[in-house]
Amino acid sequence: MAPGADGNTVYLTEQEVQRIQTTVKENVKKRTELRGHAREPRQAKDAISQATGAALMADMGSMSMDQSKESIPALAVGQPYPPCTAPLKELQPMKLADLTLETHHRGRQLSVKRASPVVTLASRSWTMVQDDAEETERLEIVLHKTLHGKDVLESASTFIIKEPYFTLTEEGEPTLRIDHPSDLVVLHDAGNDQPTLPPDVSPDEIEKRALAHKQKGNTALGKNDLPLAHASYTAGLALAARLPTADLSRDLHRNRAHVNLLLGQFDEARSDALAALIPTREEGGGGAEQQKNEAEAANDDDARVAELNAKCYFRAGTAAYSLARFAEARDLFERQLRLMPQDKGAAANLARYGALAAITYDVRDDRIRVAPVGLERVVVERAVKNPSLIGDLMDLYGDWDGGEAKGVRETEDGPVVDVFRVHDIVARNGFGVDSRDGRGGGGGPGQGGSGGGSGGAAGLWIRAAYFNHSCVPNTEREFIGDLIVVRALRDIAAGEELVQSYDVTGDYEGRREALMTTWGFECNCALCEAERTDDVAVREKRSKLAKEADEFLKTVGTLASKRLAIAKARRLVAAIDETYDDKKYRDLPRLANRLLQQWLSAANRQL
Ligand SMILES: C[S@@+](CC[C@H](N)C(=O)[O-])C[C@H]1O[C@@H](n2cnc3c(N)ncnc32)[C@H](O)[C@@H]1O
Repeated sequence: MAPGADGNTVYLTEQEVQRIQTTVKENVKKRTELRGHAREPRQAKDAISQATGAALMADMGSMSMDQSKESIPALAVGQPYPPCTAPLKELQPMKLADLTLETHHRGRQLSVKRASPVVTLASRSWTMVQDDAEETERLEIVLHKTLHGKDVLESASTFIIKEPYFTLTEEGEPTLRIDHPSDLVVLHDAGNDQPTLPPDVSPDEIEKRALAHKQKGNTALGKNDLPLAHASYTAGLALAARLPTADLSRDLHRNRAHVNLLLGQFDEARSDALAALIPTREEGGGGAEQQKNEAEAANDDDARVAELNAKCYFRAGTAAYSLARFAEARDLFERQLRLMPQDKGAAANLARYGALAAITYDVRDDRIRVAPVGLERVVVERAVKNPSLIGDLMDLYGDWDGGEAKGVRETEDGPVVDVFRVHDIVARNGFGVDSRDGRGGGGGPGQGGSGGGSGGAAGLWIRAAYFNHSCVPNTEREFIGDLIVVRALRDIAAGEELVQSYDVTGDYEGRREALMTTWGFECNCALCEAERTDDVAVREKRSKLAKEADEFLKTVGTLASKRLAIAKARRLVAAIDETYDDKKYRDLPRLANRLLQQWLSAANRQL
């Protein structure tokens, strides 16, 4: 749809920008005009063969396409609407024939069955669905379309759409559209896992059946069918809860904790691992006493118990770490190590961030940006799977405040994550990661680090997101794996605000533009104030020299003589220095010289 991207650079010509803007604007106009119009019935046969053909094309495309060359998708953003916050039982059923165009059917629900193969594209999936009156319609999920690595539309054949949104695709075709994952209730084909035993069945029989579920779970885990393993252990747990002893329950919790870690469901992994702990001596003692008893139990050759509890602490610790509860994770890993001192497996768990980027056109401010939609997907999926994270995530600053759904974190049907708010939060709080030197680049979430080399990786760190920007920062961030380490750049007085630089572009105009486009504000720090009040001619001269410096740094590797290169760099540094008034810039950084100075000191060291 749109041209290619390579690392941090997106190749868009003026015409391509125009085309994206015009297409989106025309689509918005058409949708507004059609609002409230009745839906036109579809011919089932034609609709299904259209989807079948498109699915085949998409499959062939994904087989033959070199991923790095795949053109990056273009998405329209900036027209947010809140997710459904009513439970299913409060929604009135409706039929496909009742749909009207460009309408959120608030207070309604729609049950449908999949009637065609699923067309899976990079940023959306769609299929044809039918209701029980055999009407056919198109159903599309935008962006947040996978769960546990599977396409949601492919994972089942029956769905309930909460408060259906009937609109047009970006190409102008009518469609049911899902943006918020919680607006689509997926009805997994009923397995035989639901334990429906009569109340008077014997404990032996219950145990036999619970063990069968455990076995089924273990087999599924062996085949890496994680959802089935999870469902089997859950079914086993429901039965084991009716047994007089807790041993089998603990085994099932311990196994399910492992599966939950693999599924990224850290809330449940943590509670499972803690529920699986085998009490030692002082039951439920906790604290130092319990630790001592546990250590003694290990010495009292109850090695098996120690080993199992160490496993639980490791699993609970890994879950806590993944939920960024670092103090708790340390405590749990320490408990693990006390039980199994030889086990050095209490390792860090690196989060990996999806690198998929999209070109977005935001109708609110008429701007084209590169959005890290892979990161948005990871954030949404992590929040859906771990509701304890939703509160801190949604408290972050973002332009869209959530409208009517503001503050709603879940309904009785499950967690609610407003994907439009996540988009805006990621846009204003995510950072590019420069994996090359571990340093956080100045880039916003759409870019990698300032120096490139990040391949466009970006992350969202909830605490670090509270740093405001200054071009004269008093701290800087570095990355160690998935941890951000913040270092003071100078002495900082008590009560002084900690600030970081989001953008280190040397050229004042370039920096101003970048801060406005990516972060939406104008910087008023002392450096911006000084540069803004410089004579226009001086600013232009500095900007020209800064561009020359950029060119020099790009080509310096190809120069034959290092001494000549150093001489040229020194001349450029001196010329740029002359554009700064010594008195005015006495305590301010000379950003236009920053990279050149860095290169010079490295080059001098190597001489
Ligand atoms: C990563 S957040 C920083 C924390 C945010 N101020 C908050 O209250 O949560 C980035 C947003 O903070 C605001 N911001 C950061 N630095 C600023 C500055 N120097 N001047 C004005 N607004 C700034 C902008 O709205 C920007 O999009």
